[in-house]
Amino acid sequence: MTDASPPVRRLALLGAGVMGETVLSGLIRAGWEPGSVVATDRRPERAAELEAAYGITMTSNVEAVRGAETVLLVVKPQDMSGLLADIAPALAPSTLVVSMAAGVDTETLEGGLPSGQPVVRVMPNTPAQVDEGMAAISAGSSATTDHLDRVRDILSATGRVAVVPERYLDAVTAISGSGPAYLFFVVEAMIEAGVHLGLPRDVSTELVVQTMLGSAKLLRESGEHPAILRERVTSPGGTTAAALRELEDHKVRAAFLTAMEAARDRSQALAASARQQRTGA
Ligand SMILES: NC(=O)C1=CN([C@@H]2O[C@H](COP(=O)(O)OP(=O)(O)OC[C@H]3O[C@@H](n4cnc5c(N)ncnc54)[C@H](OP(=O)(O)O)[C@@H]3O)[C@@H](O)[C@H]2O)C=CC1
Ligand SMILES: O=C(O)[C@@H]1CCC=N1
Repeated sequence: MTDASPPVRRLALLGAGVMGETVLSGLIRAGWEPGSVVATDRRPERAAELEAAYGITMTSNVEAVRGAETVLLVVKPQDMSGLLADIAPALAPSTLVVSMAAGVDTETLEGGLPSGQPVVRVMPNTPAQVDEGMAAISAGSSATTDHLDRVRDILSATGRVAVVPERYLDAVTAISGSGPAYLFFVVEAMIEAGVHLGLPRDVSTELVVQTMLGSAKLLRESGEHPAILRERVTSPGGTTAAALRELEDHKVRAAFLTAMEAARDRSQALAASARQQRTGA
């Protein structure tokens, strides 16, 4: 007798854009069989590109979630309610639904899914592309510690994972979710400054990128407070003190605070509009 039931797909990844491909490529690097992952995207040319790059099957959202142990939602917050409506009827009750969307809270996700569906919300970041990601995860009302462990296993292939209360996730989004963009912005500004000071662009780029990498490594490996490490660079009456004074005069520290408040507020606004989309209010 042949077994006509479909093979168990361990993971269905819906929305294979920047963050979706980041997770997908990490799983393949970590040794996941391409046959254990299916993915979807709206654009056929994008689907063909990912099929060729990773040897996975690209399919429709409804097909992808059938038989999946875990469904990973990696679409923009604005696309979430439509996606939930599409997949809800095809989900098995035991399937774990994991969302990476900024702002969309577990209550809203659960509201768009069958009652009792386990849900975990994640805020990842793009350094997962080089296995140095930072992700924070929070359980929805029906998710167990086993579900959290499963998500931790998936994400720890590409970096660190912290379990946090969901009320922290808007702040997490502002700090580590969006964080790589602020650091790239600083790097960009320093490279331009080097060019302004007369350095060839390639030399300036190498100096800045290695300084960023070395400083991050020093912070991690020394375990010292950043203020201590900064003081060690700052000779009395020297060059660093002259530069830091300009940064303080230009209120760069205060600008970081207001920038991250703005990111937190935006995450909360996305949450409100996702709630509104769901309830139609
Ligand atoms: N980029 C980042 O650094 C981070 C992103 N996130 C979160 O990840 C999510 C995705 O972001 P990101 O990858 O940057 O965005 P992208 O736009 O790059 O990726 C989203 C992908 O999903 C596709 N898509 C949209 N709707 C559907 C659907 N119904 N079915 C299948 N595919 C669909 C989009 O197609 P199309 O191009 O046609 O719209 C697009 O390819 C967001 O919710 C974001 O908040 C979280 C942390 C960090
Ligand atoms: O900018 C955004 O909305 C997403 C969430 C965190 C990083 N990128």
